[in-house]
Amino acid sequence: MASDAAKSTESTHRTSGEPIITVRNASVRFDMDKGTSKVLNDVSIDINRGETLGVVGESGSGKSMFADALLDAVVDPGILTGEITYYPEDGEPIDVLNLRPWELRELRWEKISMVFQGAMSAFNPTMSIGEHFEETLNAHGWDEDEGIERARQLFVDLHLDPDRMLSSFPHELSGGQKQRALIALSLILEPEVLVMDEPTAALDLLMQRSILNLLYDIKDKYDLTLVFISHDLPIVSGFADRMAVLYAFEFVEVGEATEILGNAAHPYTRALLKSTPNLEISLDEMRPIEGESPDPVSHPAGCSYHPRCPLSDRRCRDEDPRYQPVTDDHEVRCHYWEEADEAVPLAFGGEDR
Ligand SMILES: Nc1ncnc2c1ncn2[C@@H]1O[C@H](COP(=O)(O)OP(=O)(O)OP(=O)(O)O)[C@@H](O)[C@H]1O
Repeated sequence: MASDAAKSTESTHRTSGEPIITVRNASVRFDMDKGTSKVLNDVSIDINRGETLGVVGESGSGKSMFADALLDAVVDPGILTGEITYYPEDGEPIDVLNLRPWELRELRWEKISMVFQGAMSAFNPTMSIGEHFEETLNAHGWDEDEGIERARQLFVDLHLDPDRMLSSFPHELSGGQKQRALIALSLILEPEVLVMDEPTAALDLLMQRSILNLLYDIKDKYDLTLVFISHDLPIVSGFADRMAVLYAFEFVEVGEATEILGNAAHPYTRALLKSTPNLEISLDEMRPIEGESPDPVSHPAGCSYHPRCPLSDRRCRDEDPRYQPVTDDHEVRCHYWEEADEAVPLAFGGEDR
């Protein structure tokens, strides 16, 4: 649609960094009997080499679709359109959505690796952890001995005992150990980008934090760019460089993590900060976001957040807001973002902290 294309070209969230992946006008739709379900709506963003990008939003906002899109891994019958370009450290840019099947398979493990949502149960219960590593190395034609040495080092870096891990079966490991084993497996073919879709959601808060801290520690050693997908804004913003907030399948706010945590400009982002349980906010201060997120088959006209927004008026109902700069590296799609701090005050973080 011409109007969609015009809208998304308003901003690609460029920053001063060097992009490793660029996403332009990425959309995912499912053609269903009740109509077309648009579950990623014309999303554009640059992901910079070496950064940690956090992508956050409520359940069903399109986070997994965004992660899948980066690897052209949207499941059938989903239709992914747009342009996704990967810029290897050495070599020509790669047009991700136009690769042959074998090129895509190589890209997925050796360039951009992904820990999928719910992947902890993806370990084959009849195979030891070591056999999972061997299988992956062999499938990609990598030297097994060298690969297992690399796995051992990864285990050490992730605070795990290599001998025990390699010989264990999945059921012998705790959730946190399994999760770290999965991260090690996803790094075994030396990818440049690691995409993690809710990798710690099944773990308790303290375990989530300790795994995030470990990832933070190994990121530089392995020259990684991290894309971290989560519903938990406070936990991600504590460790990401930049955050992109998804609402109703579109980015509504993108900016440096400190800005998003301390100076959130979108009423939705602010509501999300108040609604997520975390260690700094008491249960009394938590407020669920009222109302429902939009049905992907019938997006509301105007701003997609207007039915739930305390600031909305006729303009919000009629006119889809454009991106507006809050600072050089912080953009928001809201007509009334300058009033958001009063309309949705934060009891923690931000200006009140
Ligand atoms: N196979 C499918 N067919 C049709 N719609 C789908 C399909 N898979 C997902 N969707 C829809 O796409 C939308 C976005 O889903 P997605 O999994 O990206 O959300 P999410 O933000 O990752 O949510 P969660 O945090 O619950 O995983 C949802 O409305 C979902 O119902």
